[in-house]
Amino acid sequence: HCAVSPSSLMSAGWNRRTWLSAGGFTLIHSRARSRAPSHETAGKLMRSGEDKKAVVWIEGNIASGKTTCLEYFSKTSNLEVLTEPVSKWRNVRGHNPLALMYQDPERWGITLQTYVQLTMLDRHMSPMSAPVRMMERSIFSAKYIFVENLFRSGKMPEVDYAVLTEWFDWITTNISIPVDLIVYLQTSPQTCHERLMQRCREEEKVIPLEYLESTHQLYEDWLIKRSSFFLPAPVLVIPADQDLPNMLDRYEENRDKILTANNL
Ligand SMILES: Nc1ncnc2c1ncn2[C@@H]1O[C@H](COP(=O)(O)OP(=O)(O)O)[C@@H](O)[C@H]1O
Ligand SMILES: Nc1ccn([C@H]2C[C@H](O)[C@@H](COP(=O)(O)O)O2)c(=O)n1
Repeated sequence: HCAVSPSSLMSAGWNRRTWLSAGGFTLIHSRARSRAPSHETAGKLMRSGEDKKAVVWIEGNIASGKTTCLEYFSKTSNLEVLTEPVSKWRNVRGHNPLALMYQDPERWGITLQTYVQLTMLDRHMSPMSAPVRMMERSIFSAKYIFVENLFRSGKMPEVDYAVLTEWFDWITTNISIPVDLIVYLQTSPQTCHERLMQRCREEEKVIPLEYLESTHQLYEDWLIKRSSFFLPAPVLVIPADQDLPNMLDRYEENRDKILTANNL
C-alpha cells in the first residue's frame, strides 16, 4: 500500500467525485430516500447502495438495557448489530477518557466527547454487511444528550461547546447519516441507577441519580416532547422498566416494526 492524499490525486486529474467513489462513497445530487425535509441527503456523502437498507438506532439512558436488547436481536438472521464503542472510550492508546471525564468533566469533557464524535461517525460510516443494521445510540444523541448535559450543567466551558457544535454541524451538513427508525428504551432514572450499580462499571461508580435525571430529561425532550432538537426519524417507544422476560416479550411484539423500518 502506498499513501496517497486527495490533493495529489486531484492534481493527477482526479476530481472529488472519483476520489470519493473509489472509497465506496458517492456525492448525492438528488434525494435518495425519504427523509424529513430538513434532513435532505442532497449534497451529502453517502455510501453507494446503502439507501435500500434499514438502519435502526437503539436509544436510551445510561444502563437502560440497550446492549441487552442488541444482544437479543443479534441472533436474528440478515441483521447486524453495532454496539457503542465503549471499550475505545476506556482505552485510547493507554488513556481512559471516560474515567477522566467522570473525574473532572470541566477539563476532560471535551476530550471524551470529541473522541465519542469520531468513533460514532466511524460506526455510522462503516459498510453495512446485512439488510438491517441495529446500532447502539448515534452521533446525534452524543451531541443532543451528553454534550448538551455537560454544557447545561455548567461542566463544559462555552468555548468547548462551541467547538463541538461546529464539528457536529459540519458533519451532519456534509455527510449523510441514514436512519429509518429510532427505538427509545424509556426507563425511569431510578431503574437506570439500580442497573448501573448492578453492572458496576468502575468509571461509573461516581454517577449520582441526579446525573441520570438530567440525561433522562434531555432524552424525553428530544424523543417524546420533540421540543428540543431535530428528530431524524420516527420514534418507537418501548417502556423498559420491566424485568428481562417481560422485555423480551416487548421485543418480540415489536420485531416486525423494527426489521421493516425502511418501509415505515
Ligand atoms: N430488563 C432488565 N431488567 C433487569 N436488569 C436488566 C434489564 N436489562 C438489562 N439489565 C441489566 O442492567 C445492566 C445494564 O444493562 P445494559 O444492557 O448494559 O444497558 P445499556 O447498554 O443501556 O447501558 C446490565 O447489568 C444488564 O444485565
Ligand atoms: N456521548 C456519550 C455517550 C456515552 N457516554 C457515557 C455514558 C456511560 O457512562 C458510557 C456508556 O453508556 P451506556 O451505553 O452504558 O449507556 O458512556 C458519554 O459520557 N457520552
